[in-house]
Amino acid sequence: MFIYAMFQQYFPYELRGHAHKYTQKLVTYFYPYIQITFHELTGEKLKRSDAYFAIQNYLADHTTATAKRLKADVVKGSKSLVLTMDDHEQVMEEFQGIKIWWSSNKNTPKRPSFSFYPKTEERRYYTLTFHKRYRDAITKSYIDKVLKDGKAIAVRNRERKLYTNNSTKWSHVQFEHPANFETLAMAENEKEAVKNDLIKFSKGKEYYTKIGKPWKRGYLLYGPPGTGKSTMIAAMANLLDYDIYDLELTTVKDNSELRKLLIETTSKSIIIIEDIDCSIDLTGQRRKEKKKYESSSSSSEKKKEEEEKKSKKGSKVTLSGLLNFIDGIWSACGGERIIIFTTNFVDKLDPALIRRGRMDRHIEMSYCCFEAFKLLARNYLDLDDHELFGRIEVLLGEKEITPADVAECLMPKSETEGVESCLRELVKVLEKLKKKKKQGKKKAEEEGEVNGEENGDGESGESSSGSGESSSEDYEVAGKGRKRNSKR
Ligand SMILES: Nc1ncnc2c1ncn2[C@@H]1O[C@H](COP(=O)(O)OP(=O)(O)OP(=O)(O)O)[C@@H](O)[C@H]1O
Ligand SMILES: [Mg+2]
Repeated sequence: MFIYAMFQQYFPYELRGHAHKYTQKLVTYFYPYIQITFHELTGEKLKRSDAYFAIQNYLADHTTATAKRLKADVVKGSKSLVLTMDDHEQVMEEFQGIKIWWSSNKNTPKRPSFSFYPKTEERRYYTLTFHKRYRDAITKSYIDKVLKDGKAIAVRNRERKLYTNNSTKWSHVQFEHPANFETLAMAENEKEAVKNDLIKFSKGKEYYTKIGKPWKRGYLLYGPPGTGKSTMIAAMANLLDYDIYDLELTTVKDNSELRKLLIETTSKSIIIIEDIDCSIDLTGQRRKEKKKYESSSSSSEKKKEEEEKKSKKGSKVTLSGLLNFIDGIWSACGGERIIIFTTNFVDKLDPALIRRGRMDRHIEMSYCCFEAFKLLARNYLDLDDHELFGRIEVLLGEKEITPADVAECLMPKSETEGVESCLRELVKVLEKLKKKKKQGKKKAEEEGEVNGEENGDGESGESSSGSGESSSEDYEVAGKGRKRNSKR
């Protein structure tokens, strides 16, 4: 380095080029270290290098504790302030006992002292220095590890997004849903199974390559409204740090628009199609069954369905189109994707849509059991036990209520409302439901008797009471009319 500085100072400018070349050769001959540079801008078009970006993240994560001069920056797409090594700073780290030096440098391209052209950008680069003895270990393992870790850190630190589509365009907002598996009320063993399945999937890159399958997984979440399907999707995205693409099929005109949208989705994402049975006409049978259901639905729901029908008229997305994309699209673009369908009416879905391999795991979100209630009581009221728990356990065994309705009861309505009052509210709602159920049964039995007399057939009355109960049984909770409209 000293020799080089001497040349710089004492050699005439014209000879410097040659001198530089020969000193470099001389230095390289005796210098036992190897240097690798990673430039921020590469290629003819000076595109931002992915390797530089990964190294920046890696160094920000691994060396902020040792670097003495750091610079702080708000990086676009990153959820927190990013601290990186300042220019001309050097840090050392060890890899398998090998000492490695990283330095952050910048070049300012020479330009005439006076120019009409705008100022040229500074060119930044990282230099990696190590002893030539370790060439193999560094070039074959260490650099790979740095790039891999750097990319993983970037994913972890990135601002997550919720994408929604309008026709063929995705737009996004920041995704900040607080849901997580700890606060999700459902049977503990099922919850653990879903969590393990997701984690296994997210770590399964090699496995999927080995078995020759695209790295994707399909989930079908089914259950009555208010049992936590959407909440679970948010918890899944939070667990895996994935983006969400909420695909609204009714605004997609045809299969080619659908293809365009799906191709634009990125890796590490969850693609959701909510209420799949309402999104496209899956089978003729579905339409018939919907009509039957309409007769027992309220006017606001009828209106909603009419609107859905109207929007569906404009959509020519077909079941076979959708299935082709689910099976084919990821094979072509690779990458880690989860697709989730939700429905309130699982029996009505076309079996082709939900067969294993397409929808690998079917998850039933069901009414609130006592275990789920206890979790909600802990979340909402900080309560592990209470004298009313016994009564609630019995009532939950007798009557079906959704976690959403339980949660509504457990939320204090005013600052002065205490724990006991919330629990009493829940008991009241459950008892009211029980009474209604009894009344419904009695009425159905009476009707059955009348029908039986008319038809001379006692059995038909019994079975109609079963279906009648599920489709017309309404209940109100805490002033919020929630309609129970599904039966599995
Ligand atoms: N299993 C659950 N655990 C915790 N909270 C729940 C659960 N189910 C519902 N909730 C609460 O009820 C609200 C509504 O639930 P969510 O939107 O997830 O239901 P859903 O099953 O998606 O209903 P829909 O079929 O109408 O879309 C949530 O915001 C959440 O607060
Ligand atoms: Mg939902």
